[in-house]
Amino acid sequence: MTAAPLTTDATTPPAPAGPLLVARDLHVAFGPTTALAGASLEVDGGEILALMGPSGSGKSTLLHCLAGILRPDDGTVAFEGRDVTAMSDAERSALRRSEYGFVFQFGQLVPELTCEENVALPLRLAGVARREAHSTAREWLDRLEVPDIARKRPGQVSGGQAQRAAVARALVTRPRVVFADEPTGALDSLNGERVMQLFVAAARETGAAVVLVTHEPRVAAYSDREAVVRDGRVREQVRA
Ligand SMILES: Nc1ncnc2c1ncn2[C@@H]1O[C@H](COP(=O)(O)OP(=O)(O)OP(=O)(O)O)[C@@H](O)[C@H]1O
Repeated sequence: MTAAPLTTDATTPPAPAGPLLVARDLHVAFGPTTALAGASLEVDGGEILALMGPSGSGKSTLLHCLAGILRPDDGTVAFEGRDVTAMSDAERSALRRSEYGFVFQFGQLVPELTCEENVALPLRLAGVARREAHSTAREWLDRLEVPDIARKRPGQVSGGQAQRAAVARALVTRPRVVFADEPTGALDSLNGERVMQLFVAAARETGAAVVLVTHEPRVAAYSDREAVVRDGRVREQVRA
Protein backbone atom coordinates (compact mmCIF):
# COMPACT_ATOMS: atom_id res chain seq x y z
CA MET A 1 0.00 0.00 0.00
CA THR A 2 1.30 3.43 -0.92
CA ALA A 3 0.98 6.11 1.71
CA ALA A 4 -0.88 9.27 0.68
CA PRO A 5 1.56 12.13 0.11
CA LEU A 6 1.76 14.46 3.05
CA THR A 7 2.75 17.50 1.08
CA THR A 8 0.56 19.30 -1.45
CA ASP A 9 1.89 20.11 -4.90
CA ALA A 10 1.84 23.55 -6.47
CA THR A 11 -1.43 22.91 -8.33
CA THR A 12 -3.44 22.20 -5.16
CA PRO A 13 -5.74 25.16 -4.56
CA PRO A 14 -5.20 26.88 -1.24
CA ALA A 15 -7.68 26.00 1.51
CA PRO A 16 -10.44 28.63 1.75
CA ALA A 17 -9.33 31.34 4.13
CA GLY A 18 -12.84 31.83 5.54
CA PRO A 19 -16.41 32.47 4.52
CA LEU A 20 -17.03 33.78 1.02
CA LEU A 21 -19.44 36.51 2.11
CA VAL A 22 -19.59 38.17 5.51
CA ALA A 23 -22.29 40.66 6.49
CA ARG A 24 -21.74 42.45 9.80
CA ASP A 25 -24.30 44.45 11.75
CA LEU A 26 -26.29 45.74 8.79
CA HIS A 27 -28.73 48.60 9.31
CA VAL A 28 -31.15 49.78 6.63
CA ALA A 29 -34.08 52.19 6.98
CA PHE A 30 -36.56 53.24 4.30
CA GLY A 31 -37.78 56.57 5.69
CA PRO A 32 -39.40 55.76 9.02
CA THR A 33 -39.38 51.98 8.36
CA THR A 34 -36.51 49.96 9.75
CA ALA A 35 -35.80 47.06 7.39
CA LEU A 36 -32.54 45.80 8.92
CA ALA A 37 -31.57 46.38 12.54
CA GLY A 38 -28.15 44.81 13.01
CA ALA A 39 -28.29 41.79 10.69
CA SER A 40 -25.14 39.64 10.51
CA LEU A 41 -24.61 36.57 8.36
CA GLU A 42 -21.83 34.50 6.79
CA VAL A 43 -22.05 32.49 3.58
CA ASP A 44 -19.54 29.74 2.81
CA GLY A 45 -18.35 28.90 -0.68
CA GLY A 46 -20.61 26.35 -2.36
CA GLU A 47 -23.28 26.26 0.33
CA ILE A 48 -27.01 26.56 -0.25
CA LEU A 49 -28.42 28.98 2.30
CA ALA A 50 -32.13 29.72 2.73
CA LEU A 51 -33.32 32.98 4.29
CA MET A 52 -36.66 32.37 5.98
CA GLY A 53 -38.87 34.50 8.21
CA PRO A 54 -42.15 36.39 8.35
CA SER A 55 -43.30 38.83 5.68
CA GLY A 56 -41.64 42.21 6.11
CA SER A 57 -38.88 40.85 8.38
CA GLY A 58 -36.08 42.07 6.10
CA LYS A 59 -35.15 39.00 4.03
CA SER A 60 -35.12 40.72 0.62
CA THR A 61 -33.33 43.76 2.02
CA LEU A 62 -30.65 41.49 3.48
CA LEU A 63 -30.33 39.67 0.14
CA HIS A 64 -29.98 42.99 -1.70
CA CYS A 65 -27.24 44.13 0.71
CA LEU A 66 -25.37 40.80 0.41
CA ALA A 67 -25.57 41.05 -3.38
CA GLY A 68 -24.22 44.60 -3.46
CA ILE A 69 -27.46 45.95 -4.96
CA LEU A 70 -28.25 48.05 -1.90
CA ARG A 71 -25.69 49.87 0.24
CA PRO A 72 -26.60 49.59 3.93
CA ASP A 73 -26.86 52.72 6.07
CA ASP A 74 -24.46 51.09 8.50
CA GLY A 75 -22.50 47.86 8.74
CA THR A 76 -20.31 46.06 6.21
CA VAL A 77 -20.51 43.33 3.59
CA ALA A 78 -17.28 41.67 2.49
CA PHE A 79 -16.80 39.32 -0.46
CA GLU A 80 -13.60 37.28 -0.14
CA GLY A 81 -12.37 39.84 2.33
CA ARG A 82 -13.06 42.82 0.03
CA ASP A 83 -15.34 45.42 1.58
CA VAL A 84 -18.23 45.70 -0.88
CA THR A 85 -19.84 48.54 1.07
CA ALA A 86 -16.77 50.72 0.48
CA MET A 87 -16.76 50.13 -3.29
CA SER A 88 -17.96 52.67 -5.84
CA ASP A 89 -21.18 51.92 -7.77
CA ALA A 90 -19.08 50.97 -10.81
CA GLU A 91 -16.93 48.57 -8.77
CA ARG A 92 -20.00 46.97 -7.25
CA SER A 93 -21.66 46.44 -10.62
CA ALA A 94 -18.44 44.95 -11.99
CA LEU A 95 -18.37 42.58 -9.01
CA ARG A 96 -22.02 41.63 -9.58
CA ARG A 97 -21.40 40.94 -13.25
CA SER A 98 -18.26 38.86 -12.76
CA GLU A 99 -18.97 36.94 -9.55
CA TYR A 100 -22.74 36.82 -8.99
CA GLY A 101 -25.84 35.44 -10.67
CA PHE A 102 -29.45 36.38 -9.96
CA VAL A 103 -32.82 34.64 -10.10
CA PHE A 104 -35.99 36.51 -9.24
CA GLN A 105 -39.57 35.40 -8.64
CA PHE A 106 -40.62 36.27 -12.16
CA GLY A 107 -37.68 35.26 -14.34
CA GLN A 108 -37.16 38.80 -15.66
CA LEU A 109 -36.04 37.44 -19.00
CA VAL A 110 -35.80 39.97 -21.81
CA PRO A 111 -39.15 39.52 -23.63
CA GLU A 112 -37.84 40.43 -27.11
CA LEU A 113 -35.10 37.78 -27.03
CA THR A 114 -35.49 34.03 -27.42
CA CYS A 115 -34.77 31.88 -24.37
CA GLU A 116 -31.45 30.85 -25.92
CA GLU A 117 -30.51 34.49 -26.50
CA ASN A 118 -31.49 35.31 -22.91
CA VAL A 119 -29.22 32.58 -21.53
CA ALA A 120 -26.39 33.57 -23.89
CA LEU A 121 -26.67 37.25 -22.96
CA PRO A 122 -24.45 37.28 -19.83
CA LEU A 123 -21.75 35.45 -21.80
CA ARG A 124 -22.00 37.91 -24.70
CA LEU A 125 -21.75 40.81 -22.21
CA ALA A 126 -18.63 39.14 -20.79
CA GLY A 127 -17.09 39.15 -24.27
CA VAL A 128 -17.64 35.49 -25.26
CA ALA A 129 -17.97 35.01 -29.03
CA ARG A 130 -21.51 34.58 -30.35
CA ARG A 131 -21.21 30.98 -31.53
CA GLU A 132 -19.63 29.76 -28.28
CA ALA A 133 -22.09 31.72 -26.12
CA HIS A 134 -25.04 30.20 -27.95
CA SER A 135 -23.74 26.66 -27.84
CA THR A 136 -23.09 27.03 -24.08
CA ALA A 137 -26.60 28.47 -23.66
CA ARG A 138 -28.10 25.45 -25.44
CA GLU A 139 -26.11 23.11 -23.16
CA TRP A 140 -27.57 24.92 -20.16
CA LEU A 141 -31.13 24.67 -21.48
CA ASP A 142 -30.51 20.93 -21.96
CA ARG A 143 -29.21 20.63 -18.41
CA LEU A 144 -32.34 22.37 -17.13
CA GLU A 145 -34.42 19.90 -19.20
CA VAL A 146 -35.92 22.54 -21.52
CA PRO A 147 -34.05 22.16 -24.85
CA ASP A 148 -37.29 22.81 -26.78
CA ILE A 149 -37.67 26.41 -25.61
CA ALA A 150 -34.38 27.61 -27.15
CA ARG A 151 -36.05 29.43 -30.06
CA LYS A 152 -39.14 30.58 -28.17
CA ARG A 153 -39.60 33.95 -26.55
CA PRO A 154 -40.37 34.07 -22.79
CA GLY A 155 -44.00 34.97 -23.56
CA GLN A 156 -44.39 31.70 -25.47
CA VAL A 157 -43.29 29.34 -22.66
CA SER A 158 -44.79 28.28 -19.33
CA GLY A 159 -43.82 29.89 -16.02
CA GLY A 160 -41.82 26.81 -15.02
CA GLN A 161 -39.97 26.76 -18.34
CA ALA A 162 -39.18 30.47 -18.09
CA GLN A 163 -37.87 29.99 -14.57
CA ARG A 164 -35.59 27.18 -15.77
CA ALA A 165 -34.23 29.55 -18.43
CA ALA A 166 -33.73 32.15 -15.66
CA VAL A 167 -31.76 29.60 -13.61
CA ALA A 168 -29.68 28.73 -16.70
CA ARG A 169 -28.99 32.43 -17.31
CA ALA A 170 -27.91 32.90 -13.66
CA LEU A 171 -25.46 29.98 -13.75
CA VAL A 172 -24.14 30.18 -17.31
CA THR A 173 -21.19 32.41 -16.33
CA ARG A 174 -20.33 30.05 -13.46
CA PRO A 175 -20.68 32.71 -10.76
CA ARG A 176 -19.38 32.23 -7.22
CA VAL A 177 -22.76 33.12 -5.68
CA VAL A 178 -26.31 33.02 -7.02
CA PHE A 179 -28.86 35.21 -5.24
CA ALA A 180 -32.44 34.08 -5.61
CA ASP A 181 -35.49 35.94 -4.30
CA GLU A 182 -38.49 33.60 -4.12
CA PRO A 183 -37.26 31.70 -7.20
CA THR A 184 -40.25 29.34 -7.13
CA GLY A 185 -42.77 31.82 -5.74
CA ALA A 186 -44.78 32.03 -8.97
CA LEU A 187 -44.85 28.26 -9.63
CA ASP A 188 -47.12 25.50 -8.43
CA SER A 189 -45.51 23.19 -5.90
CA LEU A 190 -44.65 20.38 -8.34
CA ASN A 191 -42.97 22.75 -10.80
CA GLY A 192 -41.33 24.63 -7.94
CA GLU A 193 -39.78 21.46 -6.54
CA ARG A 194 -38.41 20.40 -9.91
CA VAL A 195 -36.92 23.84 -10.54
CA MET A 196 -35.30 23.74 -7.09
CA GLN A 197 -33.91 20.23 -7.68
CA LEU A 198 -32.37 21.29 -10.98
CA PHE A 199 -31.17 24.63 -9.59
CA VAL A 200 -29.44 23.05 -6.58
CA ALA A 201 -27.92 20.22 -8.65
CA ALA A 202 -26.52 22.69 -11.20
CA ALA A 203 -25.20 25.02 -8.48
CA ARG A 204 -23.45 22.10 -6.76
CA GLU A 205 -21.92 21.09 -10.07
CA THR A 206 -20.49 24.55 -10.72
CA GLY A 207 -19.55 25.09 -7.06
CA ALA A 208 -21.70 28.22 -6.76
CA ALA A 209 -23.04 29.20 -3.37
CA VAL A 210 -26.77 29.97 -3.39
CA VAL A 211 -28.50 32.47 -1.12
CA LEU A 212 -32.24 32.20 -1.52
CA VAL A 213 -35.21 33.90 0.06
CA THR A 214 -38.24 31.69 0.43
CA HIS A 215 -41.44 31.38 2.43
CA GLU A 216 -41.80 27.73 1.60
CA PRO A 217 -40.34 25.08 3.93
CA ARG A 218 -40.38 22.63 0.99
CA VAL A 219 -38.04 24.94 -0.94
CA ALA A 220 -35.86 25.63 2.11
CA ALA A 221 -35.52 21.85 2.51
CA TYR A 222 -33.09 21.93 -0.44
CA SER A 223 -30.67 24.13 1.50
CA ASP A 224 -27.70 23.19 3.66
CA ARG A 225 -28.61 25.84 6.22
CA GLU A 226 -31.60 27.99 7.10
CA ALA A 227 -31.22 31.46 8.59
CA VAL A 228 -34.35 32.92 10.13
CA VAL A 229 -34.78 36.70 9.84
CA ARG A 230 -37.06 38.46 12.31
CA ASP A 231 -37.41 42.20 12.90
CA GLY A 232 -34.40 42.98 10.74
CA ARG A 233 -31.94 40.56 12.33
CA VAL A 234 -30.81 36.98 11.79
CA ARG A 235 -32.25 35.33 14.88
CA GLU A 236 -31.41 31.67 14.45
CA GLN A 237 -29.60 29.40 12.07
CA VAL A 238 -30.38 25.75 11.53
CA ARG A 239 -28.10 23.39 9.67
CA ALA A 240 -30.18 21.02 7.55
N1 LIG B 1 -38.04 50.24 -1.26
C1 LIG B 1 -38.69 50.29 -0.09
N2 LIG B 1 -39.31 51.42 0.33
C2 LIG B 1 -39.95 51.47 1.51
N3 LIG B 1 -40.02 50.46 2.38
C3 LIG B 1 -39.43 49.30 2.03
C4 LIG B 1 -38.73 49.16 0.79
N4 LIG B 1 -38.24 47.88 0.72
C5 LIG B 1 -38.61 47.27 1.86
N5 LIG B 1 -39.32 48.11 2.65
C6 LIG B 1 -39.84 47.80 3.98
O1 LIG B 1 -38.78 47.24 4.75
C7 LIG B 1 -39.24 46.14 5.54
C8 LIG B 1 -38.48 44.88 5.13
O2 LIG B 1 -38.84 44.56 3.79
P1 LIG B 1 -38.29 43.29 3.03
O3 LIG B 1 -38.85 43.33 1.66
O4 LIG B 1 -36.83 43.22 3.19
O5 LIG B 1 -38.95 42.10 3.87
P2 LIG B 1 -39.18 40.58 3.47
O6 LIG B 1 -38.91 39.78 4.70
O7 LIG B 1 -38.39 40.24 2.26
O8 LIG B 1 -40.73 40.58 3.13
P3 LIG B 1 -41.61 39.63 2.19
O9 LIG B 1 -41.41 38.25 2.74
O10 LIG B 1 -42.99 40.12 2.39
O11 LIG B 1 -41.09 39.80 0.79
C9 LIG B 1 -40.74 46.05 5.29
O12 LIG B 1 -41.38 46.77 6.32
C10 LIG B 1 -40.93 46.74 3.95
O13 LIG B 1 -42.22 47.30 3.85
